[in-house]
Amino acid sequence: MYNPLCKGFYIELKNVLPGTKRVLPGTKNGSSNGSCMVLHSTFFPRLDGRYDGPGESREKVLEFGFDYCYWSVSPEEPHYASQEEVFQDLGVMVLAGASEGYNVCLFAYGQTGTGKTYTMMGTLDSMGLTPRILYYLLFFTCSFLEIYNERVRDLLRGREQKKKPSLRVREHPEKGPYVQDLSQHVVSDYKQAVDLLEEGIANRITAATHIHDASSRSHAIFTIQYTQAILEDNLPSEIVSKINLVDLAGSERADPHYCRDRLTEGSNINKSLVTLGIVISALAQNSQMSSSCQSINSVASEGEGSSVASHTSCLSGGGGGGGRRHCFIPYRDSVLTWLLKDSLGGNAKTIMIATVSPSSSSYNETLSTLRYAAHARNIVNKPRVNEDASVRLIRELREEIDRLKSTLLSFQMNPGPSLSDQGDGSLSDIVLQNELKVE
Ligand SMILES: Nc1ncnc2c1ncn2[C@@H]1O[C@H](COP(=O)(O)OP(=O)(O)OP(=O)(O)O)[C@@H](O)[C@H]1O
Repeated sequence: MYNPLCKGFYIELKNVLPGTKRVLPGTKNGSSNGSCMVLHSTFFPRLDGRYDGPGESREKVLEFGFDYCYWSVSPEEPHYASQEEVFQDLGVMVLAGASEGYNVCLFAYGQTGTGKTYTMMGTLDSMGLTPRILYYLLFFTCSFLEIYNERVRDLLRGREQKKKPSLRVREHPEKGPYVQDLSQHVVSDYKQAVDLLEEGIANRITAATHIHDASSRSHAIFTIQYTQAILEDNLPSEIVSKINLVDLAGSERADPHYCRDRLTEGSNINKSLVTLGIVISALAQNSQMSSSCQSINSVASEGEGSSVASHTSCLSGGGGGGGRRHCFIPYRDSVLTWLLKDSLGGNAKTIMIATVSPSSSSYNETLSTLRYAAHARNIVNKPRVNEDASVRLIRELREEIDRLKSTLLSFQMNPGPSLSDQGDGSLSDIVLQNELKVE
């Protein structure tokens, strides 16, 4: 779409209509419902240290593939995407994942002033994704925190919080990283949920920057713990899903004219976003390495008649593995990446929203955001349904009993000479031995 205000740079969205298969850059198998963002920019190449005249300009086209692209500059435009449209695509995906028992994370990343808070929270007239998602959930617990200058603050503790020191992040061996003493709130209706959300937003630290007079200076994480009672194999059970809705602070260039506080904030914001970028790149690299190893192994195993697909040749890198190793993921280098450890490359279905500006002055930031998002697209997470541990144990024991019953049946149908080799040879002895193994 051509933006007449921008000289030398414009963004074009190409939507691939449902049903038309096309392989987009950055998508693995082609997508039947993908979108493409194309950056057109006119460059005047520098020769001998001088810019050439406009006559020698050339257009550089950069194409990035994503699952969805939205244009929301002006409601009058034919391709304008409303908050409702974004919710129908992304918010519904979050709700579907949570209702199936998966952990879900939705986060917005982008240059300051490009609409992250607008997309995640919205305004009074135009609700964003978080309140729309809350509308469809009943009975859950939630918490709301911000990470400001690498310190965690509880956004739902009102005045009490101001007197308290920042909260500590700790790591549980099974549940992963968590914030100690973060207040948890039980919610039973939509009004209660929205009140908590508004209270948290009001407590968030904002300040004026060059681009945005109410810029969020912290990363905000609204977490919903959604528990569903279900009947599985005729047993009452629970599945618990964690939904992380994250509004990141905006990335921006440091300006020496800012006061000291603004510069410290900016450098902490940039530091955690740089760490997020490193984590995303390392995860993307590992995911690509694993998938290429899997395809090499599966080709090799086809030839050898083996079905074993191994990651170990990648992990060890030794003995002819080409010396390639899985990258170390520096989650703990920033509080943000530590807290989002599970959402980034772990047990969660994660959606990243990259927000960009159509202004020519933002070309570099736009390009960097699109590259960031394209990297993130390569990460392969391993989400699994959060099954109740006791129900899982009962299911596994039932499966074991079924296996033993069929072993017993096959012995009864076909008593062989091997019977006399085991104990006194009675069927009950064999079954008893197997039951003891299960215990
Ligand atoms: N699609 C949109 N339609 C209408 N207004 C928008 C849209 N996107 C952003 N805005 C408005 O632009 C301003 C900046 O947006 P927003 O606060 O969401 O940016 P941000 O990316 O969160 O910035 P920061 O990182 O500095 O916090 C706000 O006043 C917001 O309401």
